[in-house]
Amino acid sequence: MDSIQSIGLQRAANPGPVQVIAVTGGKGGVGKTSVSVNLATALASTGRRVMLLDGDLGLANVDVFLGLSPRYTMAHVLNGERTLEEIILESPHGIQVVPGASGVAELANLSAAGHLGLVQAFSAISSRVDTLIVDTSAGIAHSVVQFTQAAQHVLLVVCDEPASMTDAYALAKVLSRNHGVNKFQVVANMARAPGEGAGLFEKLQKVTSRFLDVTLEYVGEIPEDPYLRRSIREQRPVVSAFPASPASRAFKKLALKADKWPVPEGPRGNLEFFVERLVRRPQVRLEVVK
Ligand SMILES: Nc1ncnc2c1ncn2[C@@H]1O[C@H](COP(=O)(O)OP(=O)(O)OP(=O)(O)O)[C@@H](O)[C@H]1O
Repeated sequence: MDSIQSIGLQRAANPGPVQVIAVTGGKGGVGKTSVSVNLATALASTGRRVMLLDGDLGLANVDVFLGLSPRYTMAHVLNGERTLEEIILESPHGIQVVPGASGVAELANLSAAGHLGLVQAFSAISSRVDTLIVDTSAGIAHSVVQFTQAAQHVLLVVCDEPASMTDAYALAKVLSRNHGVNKFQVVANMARAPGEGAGLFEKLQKVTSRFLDVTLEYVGEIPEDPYLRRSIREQRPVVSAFPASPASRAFKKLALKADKWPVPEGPRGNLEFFVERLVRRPQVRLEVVK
């Protein structure tokens, strides 16, 4: 059986293309940031070089979860004040963090030079990243559409609340019908009993298979865990702060699964193609209100 350490050794010897995972969920407060931060940290402990992009551009809080105080954000990169390299923070938990933007950025309106600059910036850091995780905002903001379209994997976080299920359904509906995103990996968060997540997934699967053209895959459940709440208060990932806690064990299991998700072969797997996909959509504004 794979252990996190043995995978790490294999990885160091064979760097590959970049895996891009967008974490989303529809409803606010279902645990997108908790999942992003802890999946990123658990994947980093497998030896992957993980970058976490705070794509929740309205209420960016990855930095708060990790106890970081960014001076610069993507907004400074987009307006040319800083380079991407300059804004990346190294978290003490082994991940690289790209802080969310503050101010207003319009990716779709980037000049040709700005567009090229952004693609080149991501291209330049491609060689230091194995996995890019994007924590998206709640709802169906334009940026959620952009990030999920550009990513290879869309991780849909749900929990046992009617609004979470209806919002996840609504998000899958809009993304699949209007934006060509029709594959989702579903993780159930805040499960109060073992098996609750599988039950939620079945419900979602039943309704989506009747009305939508989407493929859902169940990738597991994260238990409701007071240690996770405590770790947020302490501004540390639960997988680092309380590695034996139930939530930590579940995040490590999820990381071992995510480690096996396929990455595109050839140049399309490179980070600059992620940015190309991200910025090529005309009409789409990346609104940042913080
Ligand atoms: N597995 C869990 N066990 C216990 N509490 C949890 C768990 N996951 C999330 N929470 C609680 O839910 C709150 C919201 O989580 P989080 O900020 O990760 O959600 P979010 O979907 O990113 O929210 P937003 O939409 O506001 O960005 C956390 O502050 C924490 O208190």
